[in-house]
Amino acid sequence: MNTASVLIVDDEPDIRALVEITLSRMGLRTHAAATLAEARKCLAAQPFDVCITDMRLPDGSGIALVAEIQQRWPQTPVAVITAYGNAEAAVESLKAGAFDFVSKPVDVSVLRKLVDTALKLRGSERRDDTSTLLGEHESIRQLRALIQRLARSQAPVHISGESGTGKELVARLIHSSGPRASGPFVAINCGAIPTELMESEFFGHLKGSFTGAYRDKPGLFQTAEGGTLFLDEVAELPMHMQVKLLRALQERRVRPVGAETEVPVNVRVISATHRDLAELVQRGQFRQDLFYRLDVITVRTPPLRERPDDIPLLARHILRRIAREAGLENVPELDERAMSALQQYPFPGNVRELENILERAVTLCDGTSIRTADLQLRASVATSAHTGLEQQIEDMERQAIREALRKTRYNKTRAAELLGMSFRSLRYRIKKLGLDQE
Ligand SMILES: Nc1ncnc2c1ncn2[C@@H]1O[C@H](COP(=O)(O)OP(=O)(O)OP(=O)(O)O)[C@@H](O)[C@H]1O
Repeated sequence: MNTASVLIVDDEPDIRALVEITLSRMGLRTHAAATLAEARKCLAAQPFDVCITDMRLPDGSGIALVAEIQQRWPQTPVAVITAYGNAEAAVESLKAGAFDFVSKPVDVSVLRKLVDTALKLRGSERRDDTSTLLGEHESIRQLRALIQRLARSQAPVHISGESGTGKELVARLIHSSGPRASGPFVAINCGAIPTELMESEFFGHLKGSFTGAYRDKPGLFQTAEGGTLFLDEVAELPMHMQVKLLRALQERRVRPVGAETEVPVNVRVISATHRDLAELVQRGQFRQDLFYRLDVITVRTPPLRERPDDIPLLARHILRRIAREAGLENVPELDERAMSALQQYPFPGNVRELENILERAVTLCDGTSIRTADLQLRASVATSAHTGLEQQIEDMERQAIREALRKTRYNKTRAAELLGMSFRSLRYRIKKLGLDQE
C-alpha cells in the first residue's frame, strides 16, 4: 500500500504542528492548510485519504468543508476538531457527514485511532452484506443505501422500530460493512441486566471491588474495543447508568468499578429501542443530553405490515433456511391461500413472528405444501378488519383509559370526566378493549 496522505486544516499553528508530528510518526504524508481557501487548493491539486479540519477557520466553517468534500470527493473521510466540551459542534459535524470528531485539547492516542480507522476505509474491499436485509419495498431499499453510507462514518446511530423489524440486523450490517468489520460486534440488551450489576457489566471491575468480584473483569466497552457496541432497548437504562454512559461517550474513557484511573476506549455505539425515545425525554424518563448524543442519526426499521408485498420474498427465503437447517430434502411451499392470509396478517411481532409462524408451519404441514391452517394465525387478529392504523388507535385509547383510571384510583365516574366522555361510553370502551380483564 502506498503511503497515505492526510490534509490538516487548522489556523492554529500549535495544533497543526501537533497533528502533523503525530501523523508523520505513523508514516503518513501530511499537508497543512490554514484556511478554507488553502484547503480547497490542496484538494484540487491531489487526492487525500483523510482530511482533518478545525471547526472554526478564518474564512468559514469546517462544516462547509465537510459538506464540500462529501460532495466532490466522497471517498475522503473528514474528521473535525471541535472546541472542548462543545457537544453541539461535534453532533452537527457528524450530521453533516463528518466521519468522526476529536475534541481539543487533542488527545494523541484518540487521534491515532481515528486516523487508523479512517484509513481502513481506503480502497479496502468492503463486504456488501446489506443484501441480507431482504425486501424490495422503497423503505427497505433506502435502508440498504443508508446502511452503506452510515458504515463509512463513526457517528452514533439510533435505530427505532417495532420489535422484530430487524434493528439488530441493521446494526450488524452497519458494523460489518464498515472499517470496524474486523473488530468485535458486542450486542447487549439493556433491559436484561440487573441494575446493581450494570456499571460493572458496562465498564468492568477490579478484583475485590465488591463482594463476588473474584477477579478482574473487562466490561462491554473494553470487549467491544475497536468494534461496535450495540445497546438494544436503551430506553431501559436506569437514570444513574444514563449519566455514566453519557460520560463514557463524551470522554471516550471508562473507569472500571474499583479502579482509580480511566482507560481510553475506541468503540462505536449503535443504540435501539422499540419505544419513542423523544417522547420519553419529554416525560423526563430519559436524559435529554444522552438522547442528543445517541440519536445523532436516526434510522427507522419499518413494520412488516407496511410492506406486505415483501412477505412472499421473505417467506420463501425463511423457508429455504428452515429446510436447510432441518436437513429437509424438500423446501415446503405456501399454497396460494396461505400466502394471501399471511399478506393480510398484521404481524405485531414483524419478521421474527413470520419466522416463528413458518417454523411451526413446517412442522405441522404435510411436507410439501403449507396450508392456511398450518399457519395457526391468531384468529382474532387475522380475521378482524383491523388495519395497522386502527390497531394503533386502539392502543392509544387503551393507554389513555388506563392512565385516567390510575390517576383517579379506578373511580370510573371521575376517569370519564377526565377523558371528556360519558360514564356509559367509558364503560363500553373498557369492555370492548378488554381492559376489564386486566
Ligand atoms: N429485512 C429483513 N430481511 C431478512 N431478515 C430479517 C429482516 N428483518 C428482520 N429479519 C430477521 O428477523 C429476525 C428479528 O430481527 P432482529 O433481531 O434484528 O429484530 P429487532 O428489531 O432487533 O428485534 P427486537 O426489538 O425484538 O430485539 C432476525 O432473525 C432477522 O434476521
